Amino acid sequence: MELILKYFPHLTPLQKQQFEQLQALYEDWNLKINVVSRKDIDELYLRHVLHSLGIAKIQSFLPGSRILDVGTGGGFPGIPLAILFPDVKFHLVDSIGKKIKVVEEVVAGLQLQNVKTTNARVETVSGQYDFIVSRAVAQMDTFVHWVQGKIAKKNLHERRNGILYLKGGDLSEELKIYTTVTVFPLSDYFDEDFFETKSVVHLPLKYKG
Ligand SMILES: C[S@@+](CC[C@H](N)C(=O)[O-])C[C@H]1O[C@@H](n2cnc3c(N)ncnc32)[C@H](O)[C@@H]1O
Repeated sequence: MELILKYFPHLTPLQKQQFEQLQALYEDWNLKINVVSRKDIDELYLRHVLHSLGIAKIQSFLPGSRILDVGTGGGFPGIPLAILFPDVKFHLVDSIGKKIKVVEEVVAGLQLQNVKTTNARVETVSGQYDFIVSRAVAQMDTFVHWVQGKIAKKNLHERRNGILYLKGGDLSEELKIYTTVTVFPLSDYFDEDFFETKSVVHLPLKYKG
């Protein structure tokens, strides 16, 4: 938890409490339905919570904006972001029902009012969003294919609407076809070794009505 406060020192008492609750909620739910590996449970705040919040270092979401988390799994990056941005509407989608069940239990445990969940493949989900966030779900070309048509027409933020994807490793091959992509290394924001090879990738996407 100190790790979160080190990089996000201005949390409200409610946010601090919600971030603190995550450890017990995930430990408890992970015993019933395994969604996070044992190693990752021991390093939940580094590998899941702080990593998810890396997106917030790149983009602060404005109140009223709408964010889709594709393939949220146990709720990453969507849940930590929903705690940090209580006035932003988050839609967390996963095709595996037991993962969404854990997400729903964590959302209920935290009493988060700004999170909607759906158990479905994202290709079947309709709606329009300012940004689409994700981690460890698909290669960029497949992902773009899935989410085209889900981008809102109006840009509320200075940064153009589109994808904010948490990626690791060498991305040059995967991203070479995208001329408008920007890669933000998380090592510019976080000191821990874990972030040495991690980035947030922003890919603006056009509205397709
Ligand atoms: C490796 S897990 C990553 C989970 C989470 N984003 C994280 O980083 O901890 C990939 C998740 O994507 C989901 N997924 C894969 N393809 C999907 C699709 N087309 N629509 C919705 N969810 C999908 C899987 O069910 C799985 O839970």
